[in-house]
Amino acid sequence: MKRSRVIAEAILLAFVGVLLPLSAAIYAAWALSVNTEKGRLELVASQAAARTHLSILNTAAMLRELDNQKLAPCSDAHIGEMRRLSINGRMIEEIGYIDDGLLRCTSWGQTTKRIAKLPPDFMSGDDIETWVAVPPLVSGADPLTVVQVGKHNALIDPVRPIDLLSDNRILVTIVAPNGRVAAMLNDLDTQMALSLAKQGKSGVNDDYVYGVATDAGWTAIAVGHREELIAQFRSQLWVFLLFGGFASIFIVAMIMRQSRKRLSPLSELQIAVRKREFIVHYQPIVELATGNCVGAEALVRWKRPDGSLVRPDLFIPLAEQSGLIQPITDQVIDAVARDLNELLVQYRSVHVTINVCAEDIKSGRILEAVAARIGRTGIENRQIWLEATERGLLDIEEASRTIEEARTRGHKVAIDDFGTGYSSLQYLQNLPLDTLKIDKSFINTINRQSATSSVVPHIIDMAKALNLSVVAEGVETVEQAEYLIEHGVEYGQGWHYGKPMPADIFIAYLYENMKRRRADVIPLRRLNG
Ligand SMILES: Nc1nc2c(ncn2[C@@H]2O[C@@H]3COP(=O)(O)O[C@H]4[C@@H](O)[C@H](n5cnc6c(=O)[nH]c(N)nc65)O[C@@H]4COP(=O)(O)O[C@H]3[C@H]2O)c(=O)[nH]1
Repeated sequence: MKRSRVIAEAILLAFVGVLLPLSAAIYAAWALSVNTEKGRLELVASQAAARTHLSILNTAAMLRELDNQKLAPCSDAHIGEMRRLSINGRMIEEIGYIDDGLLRCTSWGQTTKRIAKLPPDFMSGDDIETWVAVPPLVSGADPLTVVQVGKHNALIDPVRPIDLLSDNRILVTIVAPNGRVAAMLNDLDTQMALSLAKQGKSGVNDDYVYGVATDAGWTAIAVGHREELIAQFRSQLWVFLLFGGFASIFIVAMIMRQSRKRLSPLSELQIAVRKREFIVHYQPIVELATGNCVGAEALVRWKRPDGSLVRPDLFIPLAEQSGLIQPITDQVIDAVARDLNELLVQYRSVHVTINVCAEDIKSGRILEAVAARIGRTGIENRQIWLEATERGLLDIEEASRTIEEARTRGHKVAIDDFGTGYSSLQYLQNLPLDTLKIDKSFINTINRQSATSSVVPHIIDMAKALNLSVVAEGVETVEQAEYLIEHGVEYGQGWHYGKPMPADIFIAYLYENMKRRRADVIPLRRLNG
């Protein structure tokens, strides 16, 4: 995955990581404010409904008791008792005695008003007739509630039971069981009150927050202004934002940590292995005396998604440390089988050298890896050479076992970068190798006055003594090539013959090389013939 994509993803996630907790904090502060305010208003509403109902029951009980006293109707004692009760009852405006359609007397004295008795609006109990919103006889006063038990009735101010419940910032409306507004404290629009009562649910709208409660058919609506809700929300918001801010910082820190991990060289390499981003370039190996190409070394390249190539010395050490070298080696073998199958079937004398890591030589895993991938092609085992560095052969017993088995299967085995490690003649003697590759650092010294220039002939002699074929690596000049030929080195590899190249270019190179070879041979035959 591209670095820029990882960074873009991290920025996007961090943005969401900041936005999400902060919006959650704002939402939580708002939800809590609404719930708190709704709860407060619901409490006011439920108390208002309960008190209204209770005021009816209490009044009815008092009238029942008055009825039961059997005082002589409209006697001084009767009127006196009615007056005492209406003075003591905080919400009672007046008590009256009705007989035969006539209001005979009230708590204020004798009267003979004819009352047109209408059916009650509703019954508040078996014997409690109730009327609401009755306009008072004295104009200008608020509508009253009338309660009648037997021959006595009482006029109640419906606001009294609820007026101590709230300050003037809360509007309380009482809707009677018959659906009419019975009382209003701090005026609210009647239509709105009725519609809220009909909804029967607490809530919030563009202008108000409201709590709704019912008791014995009485519905109370307590309404608060939205500004108060907003003021409460503002005061709570800071606390929530503090928590939201901490959560954002935590999330962003986690995202940064995760992204840094993803951007680490190791995880980049892991992703590359998973996405099979490794390709192989091939460097020709030639017979020095003739210039004939006899094979190639498979050299891995990491092809990044942007098309750029990463050199193996930049990632092979990390791959070896982390164990990723094995899946990379497998991808190299896959590439060889894919790229050169046809060519290797056509030219049986041509081989490909594959670099093998120390662990694979030690465990012998490489043999199965090659068998599994080459077995299904037409490539023969003798066309696949295995190349291990001196370091890879340090564990001499296990290395010997793997090399023996490789040779039994038909592979050839070479020691790479010879001379740069700890190898000695005795060490080499104990390994059943086929080929020795002289490291390019020694080839560089040929024909130069350097301290190590005398080492090359010794290495060549040692290889001859052990019956090993020799490949010189890093041949860059004609002089080096001539020197090597003079000293009996058979094979060479280096920029003088060809740099590592993509498969298609190598195939073209080999065809060209083969053509040239045939062209050289035909005149010879003619000469002889
Ligand atoms: N200056 C100069 N350089 C020349 C010349 N001729 C060849 N070279 C370079 O020398 C290296 C030869 O490969 P090596 O010694 O096996 O050294 C290889 C090998 O040890 C390792 N490597 C490459 N592919 C693989 C692989 O598939 N598996 C493992 N385990 N290691 C690999 O990475 C090393 C570096 O590979 P490269 O960068 O491809 O470098 C290659 C090649 O490009 C020349 O004339 N002049």
